[in-house]
Amino acid sequence: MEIAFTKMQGAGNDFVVLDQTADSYRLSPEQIRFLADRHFGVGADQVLCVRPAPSADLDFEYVIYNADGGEVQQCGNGARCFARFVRDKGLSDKDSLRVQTLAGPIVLQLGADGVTVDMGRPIFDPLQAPFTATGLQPQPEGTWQTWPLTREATGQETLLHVAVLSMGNPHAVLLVDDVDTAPVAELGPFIGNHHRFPERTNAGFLQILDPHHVRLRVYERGAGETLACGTGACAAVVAGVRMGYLTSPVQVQTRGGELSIAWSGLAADSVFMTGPATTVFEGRIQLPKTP
Ligand SMILES: N[C@H](CCC[C@H](N)C(=O)O)C(=O)O
Repeated sequence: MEIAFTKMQGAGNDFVVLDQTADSYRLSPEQIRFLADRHFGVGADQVLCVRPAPSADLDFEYVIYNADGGEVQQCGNGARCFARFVRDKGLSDKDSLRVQTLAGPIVLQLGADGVTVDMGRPIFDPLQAPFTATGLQPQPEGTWQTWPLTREATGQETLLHVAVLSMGNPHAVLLVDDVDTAPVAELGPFIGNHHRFPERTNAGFLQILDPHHVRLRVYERGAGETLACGTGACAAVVAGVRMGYLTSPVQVQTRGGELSIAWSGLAADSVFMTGPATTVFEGRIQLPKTP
């Protein structure tokens, strides 16, 4: 089967975007992995599908697959590209779009300085991350807390203290002195695949510069380290605000660009993310038959 696709990126987090509003085709995990493959396919961190709204109070359905082929709840950088794609393809002329994700509805606002996404409320109950805290005591970190993950390496036992929260998808946030020297390649998979995260997790490495500016690297679940992670930026800022170290709005410097995150500090309030969304190229590709 040959399909049309659009290659997009938001702060360097890159996507294959598929218009499935008029097509009922669905892709297997193998076909998703093929599309995301940077040698044999198009290459992307995630594959995003634009589908018709499932109900009258929504504009579209927004379906997200990681490069490993797994469907996931949320993708913030992808949401901005979704809004740009829908406008550029003439699928809607609305400036504000309400789209359904696995994590629930989110609102996308097209503006002059990029796209702003209402990412919904942060979720602090570890069980809902999900994170199994059984037998663990949270440790105080500023005005909030972190959870100690034990790591045994070269016969030595060390503790990694991570903040745990959900933006619809799971996040662990580790405070570091310098993101450039943080051992992301080593600790990212350790945290991301830790047994206390039964659905795995995204692992953020957060360097605080001042109350309104941070640097962040994220080792993403199902994709590895990406140049930016939208939900990761939201989770890192929310953790920093709860710890009392950050004050909204916060500029998040990632390896792929800058994201602006705003959150009142109230658990009932949404997190808002603003950033770029760019179309790189369009194409058509022959998909391998699903085995
Ligand atoms: N890897 C994430 C999904 C994509 C998140 C990221 N690309 C973003 O912009 O939020 C997960 O498995 O939960």
